[in-house]
Amino acid sequence: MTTTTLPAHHPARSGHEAISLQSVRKRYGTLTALDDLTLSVRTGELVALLGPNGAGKTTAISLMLGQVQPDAGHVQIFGADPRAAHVRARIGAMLQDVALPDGLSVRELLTLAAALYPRPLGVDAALDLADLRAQANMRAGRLSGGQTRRLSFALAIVGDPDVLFLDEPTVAMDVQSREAFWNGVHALRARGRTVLLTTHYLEEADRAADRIVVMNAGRVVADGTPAAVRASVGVTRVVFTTDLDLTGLRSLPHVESARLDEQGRAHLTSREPEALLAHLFARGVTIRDLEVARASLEDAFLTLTRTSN
Ligand SMILES: Nc1ncnc2c1ncn2[C@@H]1O[C@H](COP(=O)(O)OP(=O)(O)OP(=O)(O)O)[C@@H](O)[C@H]1O
Repeated sequence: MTTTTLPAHHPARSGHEAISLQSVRKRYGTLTALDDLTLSVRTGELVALLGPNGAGKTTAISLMLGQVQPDAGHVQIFGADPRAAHVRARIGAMLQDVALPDGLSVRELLTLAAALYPRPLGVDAALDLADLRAQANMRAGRLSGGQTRRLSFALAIVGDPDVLFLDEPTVAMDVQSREAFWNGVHALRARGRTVLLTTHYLEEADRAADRIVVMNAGRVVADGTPAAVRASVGVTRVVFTTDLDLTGLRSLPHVESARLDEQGRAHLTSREPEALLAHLFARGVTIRDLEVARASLEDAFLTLTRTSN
C-alpha cells in the first residue's frame, strides 16, 4: 500500500462531547422511527451503531447531519446545531446510495469537495487513504460498485473533518477494499478524529469499535465496549453434534436460542450452560464434538434485538 503523508494534525480536544442526542423523537406519520433516543459520543471515539433493518440508524445519522429535524429532543454536534456553517465544515459523511456526477473524474470530484472545507486533507492523501490512486483519472461513472464506495469514503474524508459519519460503509466492498477502508479509518482515528458508523457486519464492529450502541425499534438497547455488550446478555454458546432435531433442541431447558448449521451441528445459546449440559447428560442424549465458548457479538445482538421487541 502507498504510504501517505498527512498534513499537520489539528486534533479536536480529546474526550469532549462531539455528538449529542438528547431524548430525540422522530415520527414518520404514525411510525415512530426514533423513540426517546439519547446518545453521546466523545471526540476521538469510534462508535458502531448496530441494529436490525428499520431500527432507526439511518434516521439517527440524518438527524446528526441536520438533514432531518427531530419532533422532540435536541441534537448537537460540538455543542451547536448540526446545520450551522461552522459545524458543517467539521463534518464528513459517507451515506448509502449517493448519486455522483458520472462525467467527472475521481480527482476532479475530490478537488471540488476539498474546496468546501477550510483546511482539507488534500486530494492525494484522500486518494491514498481510500486506496484509489490507480483510479484517480477515471470518470466516476466507470467505477465498479466497490470503487464507488471507496470514492464515497474519499469524498467524506477529503475535507479532514473532525467527525465522520459512515452509513454501512463496507457494503459492496471486496476483501482488499475493506482492508484498505479500515486502514484509512484507523489512520484518521490516530489523528484523533471521531467516527460513527453503522454496519450489519458485526465482526467488523467487534474488531474496530471502541463502543457499540445497539438500537432496536428506535431505542438504544445496549451501549458499551464490544466486550461489555457481549457480556451484558450473559449468554454462552454451546455447540455440538447430536441426533436431536431443531424442535428437540428448542424444547431443552436453559436454551435461549437454537439453530442447526449446514453440517447439522447444533448451536445453542444459554444463560445456564452447566445446567443445560447436565440435563443433556442425565437424559443420555448423545452429543459429540462439544464446544463451549463465550457468546459472540452476533449472539448478543440477536438476544438484545429479540428480547426488546
Ligand atoms: N422518509 C421516510 N418516510 C417514512 N418512513 C421512513 C422514512 N425514513 C425512514 N422511515 C422508516 O423509519 C424506520 C427507521 O428507518 P431507518 O432507515 O432509520 O432504519 P435503519 O436502522 O437505518 O435500517 P436499515 O438497516 O434497513 O438501513 C423504518 O421503519 C423506515 O421504514
